[in-house]
Amino acid sequence: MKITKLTTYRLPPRWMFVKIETDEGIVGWGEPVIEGRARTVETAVIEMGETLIGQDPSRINDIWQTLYRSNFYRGGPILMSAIAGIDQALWDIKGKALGVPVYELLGGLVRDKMKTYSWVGGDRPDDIVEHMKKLMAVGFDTFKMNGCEEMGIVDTARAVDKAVAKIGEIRAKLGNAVDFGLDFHGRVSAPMAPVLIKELEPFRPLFIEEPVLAEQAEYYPRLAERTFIPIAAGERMFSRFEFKRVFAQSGLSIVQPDLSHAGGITECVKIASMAEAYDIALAPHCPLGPIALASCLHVDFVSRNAVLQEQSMGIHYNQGGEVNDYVKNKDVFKFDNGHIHAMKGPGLGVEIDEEVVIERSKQAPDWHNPVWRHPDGAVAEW
Ligand SMILES: O=C(O)[C@H](O)[C@@H](O)[C@@H](O)[C@H](O)CO
Ligand SMILES: [Mg+2]
Repeated sequence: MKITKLTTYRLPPRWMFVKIETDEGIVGWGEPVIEGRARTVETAVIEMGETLIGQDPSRINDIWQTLYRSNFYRGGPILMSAIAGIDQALWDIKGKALGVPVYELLGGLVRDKMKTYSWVGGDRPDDIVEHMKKLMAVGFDTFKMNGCEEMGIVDTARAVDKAVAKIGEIRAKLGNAVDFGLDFHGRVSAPMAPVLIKELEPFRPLFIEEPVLAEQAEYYPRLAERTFIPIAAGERMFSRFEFKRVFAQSGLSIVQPDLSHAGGITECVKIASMAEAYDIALAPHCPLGPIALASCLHVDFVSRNAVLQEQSMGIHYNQGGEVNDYVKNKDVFKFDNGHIHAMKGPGLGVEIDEEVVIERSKQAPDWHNPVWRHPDGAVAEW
């Protein structure tokens, strides 16, 4: 079998798909994107794609290693997201060619269903309890929300109390019927993280995500020493070579690689295994579309340390497009009390509706995250 063509589609709400065609008519789909930099990743996919024409798509490992190592410079969000989407599509092709789900090619299921969580509250945490109640009614009991709005490098007791009050309201109204992760989203600096975390201890969040920016990962062990709340991170780390340092320094309880940013299935299944050696839980990051979610689930289904899966249905980012919009077999992500059962179809198990993809790609968005500023005008972490 030989690769004959790669085609990229930028799609609402802020996603991108890549379609890889072969001379035997088998097609694979991937989801290479950096939210807010779709056109940049698209250029990387097109450049990499030129080197793949005529290659054997079954040689996933060699293609991955060559795309990673053959251009001297490597790693980072753009190149690793481009490799991720191509990698996902190659696994899709291999599974379809052999007539089995990708997880069968990775050693088979360690579980029958995977627990997921839903986002609540939006960019500026609000209406959280009402949003949780609606999702509890359809079987969810685990959620994630932003832990705060803009936070100064050193901020006031008022700013801390405002953030904590939102969280206190959850426990006051819903008790321990729910669990929730708090995403600091990189908004909180190293000086402020312990201050805010200390005030959140009584409300027992399930985890605190990106308590500081990934580039400040050396603070994870120090923060872990000072709190009983598990620390989670990973969406802004892009290869085993970044994760190895964070695992070795300790401090991380939950690792959240993004299947569309950290080199795809080939790389993330290795990251999951490295994490297991350190007794770190796996909770893949996924605020994206159906191919990204399916790719996460295939890694979840073969990783015993997988505990939670992010999925973006109803997330505040999905304006103008939803996970199932581009999927023919819409029951593939059917929730069973917040769990998703192992996909049965070959490859990634998601049947992409190419007609809808082509049609919606005509209104390709140019999504960028908002640029926040502090009251004094200085740019704030969003
Ligand atoms: O945990 C999450 O889902 C992420 O922090 C998410 O909010 C960001 O990755 C966002 O997609 C960036 O544009
Ligand atoms: Mg996050």
